[in-house]
Amino acid sequence: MLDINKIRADFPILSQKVNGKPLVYFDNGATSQKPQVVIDAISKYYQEINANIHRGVHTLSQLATDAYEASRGKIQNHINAKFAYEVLFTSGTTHGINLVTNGFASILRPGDEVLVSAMEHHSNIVPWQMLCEKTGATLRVIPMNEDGELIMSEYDKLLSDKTKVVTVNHISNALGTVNPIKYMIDKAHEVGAAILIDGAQAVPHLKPDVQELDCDFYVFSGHKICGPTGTGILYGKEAWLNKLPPYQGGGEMIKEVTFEKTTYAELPHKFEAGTPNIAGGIVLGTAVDYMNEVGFDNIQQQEKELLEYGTKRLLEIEGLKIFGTAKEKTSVISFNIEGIHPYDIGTIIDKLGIAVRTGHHCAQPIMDFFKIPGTIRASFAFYNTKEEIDVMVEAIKKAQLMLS
Ligand SMILES: Cc1ncc(COP(=O)(O)O)c(CN[C@@H]2CONC2=O)c1O
Repeated sequence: MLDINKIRADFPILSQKVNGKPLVYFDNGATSQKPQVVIDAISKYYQEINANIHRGVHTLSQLATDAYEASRGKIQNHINAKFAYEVLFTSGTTHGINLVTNGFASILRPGDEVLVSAMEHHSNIVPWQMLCEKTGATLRVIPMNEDGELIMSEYDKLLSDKTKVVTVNHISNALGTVNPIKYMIDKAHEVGAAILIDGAQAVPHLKPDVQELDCDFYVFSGHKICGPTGTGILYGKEAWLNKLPPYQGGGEMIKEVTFEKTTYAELPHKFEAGTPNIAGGIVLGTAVDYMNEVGFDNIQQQEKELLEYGTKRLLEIEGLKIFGTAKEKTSVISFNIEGIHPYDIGTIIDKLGIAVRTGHHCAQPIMDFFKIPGTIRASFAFYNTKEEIDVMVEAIKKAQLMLS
């Protein structure tokens, strides 16, 4: 069990007031808050060992390089990657996905098919559309049902020898649905397709084991797991990373440059051109350490209780409908109130210190499916409490009275 008061004391921002009221932060799906140890680690890097990495012979450069590569090793262990060089630092999930689609531009041909799910975030739709436009490949969609669950029988039918890539989120940012990715990975491999898992909304809640999953790519952002913005990870199986061409040209990613020809560096450097976000990469390791110290069992227990309590309390509200009622869900509740635009609720409860997300959540196809303009999304993290949910429910009831 979590000592919730001790945990909350780790996060300075949680004692902030917003509009004169205690902050109730329920927008963790957008970005998580940062514990003091992560905040301090950023300053410590710049105060003590800041230097450019991988090339310097001087002590500071060596210390910074060692810290950066030690962080890569921490993340390798965290996701159980076979090799550290299969763990690439990126600026986030979007960057990671674009790196992969850029690589497939030299592989896909007209007639090839890319399967994408109906519940993806735009950053796992648009790069694949751009790739299909570039290569003449065809994008096909794995449908979902009214509960916001992908229909596996339809997925099976869509798979064929034309399928070259499947791309799907581990967990939906708008619905909270946990997808059956192990099944989807195995079925993709049966037809010889590669599969990318968008783990942006999964890593705050669970530790993915990429070898057990056997996925070809797994991407996530550091800012959702208590890490700095502008950081992320692309895991790729060595065989695939060796097959894909570099994403960006420049320093660090080369072996030898002549005007006649340039040869590229080995993994991971081939995909890490230029000076990286050194502090961010190092501190992402600090964030991963913090999450592991809290313990994912404790995180899952706390968030399960918040999801159950939040669902029960919200359904007490007249005219409230929840979107995303999958059997397997994380602590995300998307909902609307009959006759009221989500934006109006969001702006009113913000005046009472409550931060939720309203709108399409960069998942417009989901909103189109449900024929709604958007939702109010409350996304809970392990540092939230049932008392905060009570504050939100009372605030929504007040807003409903004002707006009706
Ligand atoms: C499932 C999913 N994939 C990809 C992304 C893109 O991540 P980056 O922006 O870090 O590249 C997000 C961001 N989540 C959005 C961000 O704000 N609210 C959300 O739900 C996401 O939830």
